[in-house]
Amino acid sequence: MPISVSPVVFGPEPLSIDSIITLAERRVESKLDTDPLWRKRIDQGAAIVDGMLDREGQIYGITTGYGDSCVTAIPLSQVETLPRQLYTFHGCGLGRFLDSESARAVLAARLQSLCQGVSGVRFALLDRLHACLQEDLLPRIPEEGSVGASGDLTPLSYVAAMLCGEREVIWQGEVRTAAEAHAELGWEPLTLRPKEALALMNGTAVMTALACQAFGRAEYLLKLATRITALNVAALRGNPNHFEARLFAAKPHPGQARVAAWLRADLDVASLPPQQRLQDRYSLRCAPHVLGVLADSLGWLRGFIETELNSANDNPLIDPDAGDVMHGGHFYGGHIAFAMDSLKTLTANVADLLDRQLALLVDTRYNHGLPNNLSGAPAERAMINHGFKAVQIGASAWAAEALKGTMPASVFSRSTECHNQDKVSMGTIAARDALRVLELTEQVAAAALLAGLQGVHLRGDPLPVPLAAMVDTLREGFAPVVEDRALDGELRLCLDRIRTRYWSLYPET
Ligand SMILES: N[C@@H](Cc1ccc(O)cc1)C(=O)O
Repeated sequence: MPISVSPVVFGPEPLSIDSIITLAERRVESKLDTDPLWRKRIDQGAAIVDGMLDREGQIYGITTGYGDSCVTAIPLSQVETLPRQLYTFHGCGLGRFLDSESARAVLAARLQSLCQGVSGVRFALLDRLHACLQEDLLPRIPEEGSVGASGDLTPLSYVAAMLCGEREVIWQGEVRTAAEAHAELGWEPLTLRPKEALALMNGTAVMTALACQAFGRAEYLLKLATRITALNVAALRGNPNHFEARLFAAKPHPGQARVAAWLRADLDVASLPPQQRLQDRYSLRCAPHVLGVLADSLGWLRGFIETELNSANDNPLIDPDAGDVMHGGHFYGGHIAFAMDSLKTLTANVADLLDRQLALLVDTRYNHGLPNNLSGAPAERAMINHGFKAVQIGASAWAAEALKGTMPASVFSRSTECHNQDKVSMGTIAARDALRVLELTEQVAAAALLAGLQGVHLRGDPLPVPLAAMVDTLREGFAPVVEDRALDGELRLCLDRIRTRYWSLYPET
């Protein structure tokens, strides 16, 4: 994957999903906006909080307890100690730890939210968060324990604790204590100001970061599934006229039409041998309709995710111009929850589609003359060879697990925290589910891609240029299966290539 040249700038201007992905993959530099007015405005918010404290004003979470405990007044003498209490009692996350890419995405998403300038934190806090990204000092964040409204309080407490030199980090590829890492960097750990722990934790940065990653994977998967479909149409001698432009002008969902256009470009009708059936089975004929739903959803998914990414999503918010406090509920991650629940369903449908195509390929009743299980063994060894039989069974298992993962998380709101958080989004669970469904679907895609490759090899027809070029890139690492062999290593290599977006697919769009 190429390194981007222009750095990502954290500041008042919006960032794209792609910026977060490239940052998480360490393929781009970043910097904080240098505009002195913007920097001044950030500090102005923090000064307003301090000024209110001096005047002994009531501000939720600063001079009161948290959540349901907002009715408990905090004496001014204890206000300074409250932030540490907040991240400390939220140090109860469980489950697996987010990997380094996700942890970077979380830091980036939180930083971008605080850059909106209405969270009442010092510029020094933004600076330190950004320095963590630059030095690749990453919090070790347990995935589980967020209800997604009050944002991601518990997982984000690990960001707050790290900045204060507490808990564990990933530092130079190893698990270390935050205190050790700070000492080696020569950094003084931060002591958070009264609003700062809340500003760091009371938001949607974990779910939004995971949503950015899921979106990027889904975008690539869409193109890959289209290319695999084209290979399978060629392998099965399917009917490319199903993708005619006139047909798609008659039902003009733009994303669906784009998938059909990609298929047309891959399956140059003039160069293909005659088809076997007037109408192919639906997993081929309706591929633009299945993939098109994902294609047409990417626009609104991007809108939901990028609006959340570039929003102030904590509470309370500080208006640095008017100099007052606004109490609200922007930590509620409903948009990300719905986007990720939807993406799960969209993605699992791709798994199902490719699994069905693979089922056609291996079955001599439907594969129009290809050998049983796509085995390339010569006649005298054919009876003991089983080719792609187990790979197809595996793909059915992965597809089933992906489909099972589509249960919406957002409908499982629980009233929690003494009924203060009595309606919550579960967006973080939805985003984690989406990533799991994507992982399973990528596995199905790897199986379908290798099977499609074997299919066109066994068919032996000349291929249209784009497919021939793809097959060329696949020859290295994925030799035709003649005698049975364990294919797990090749499947893993293929998965790795999918994850790193190895093939440049339909780049002009
Ligand atoms: N999200 C709550 C704050 C909160 C913080 C920590 C908690 O444990 C509970 C609630 C609010 O802004 O209203």
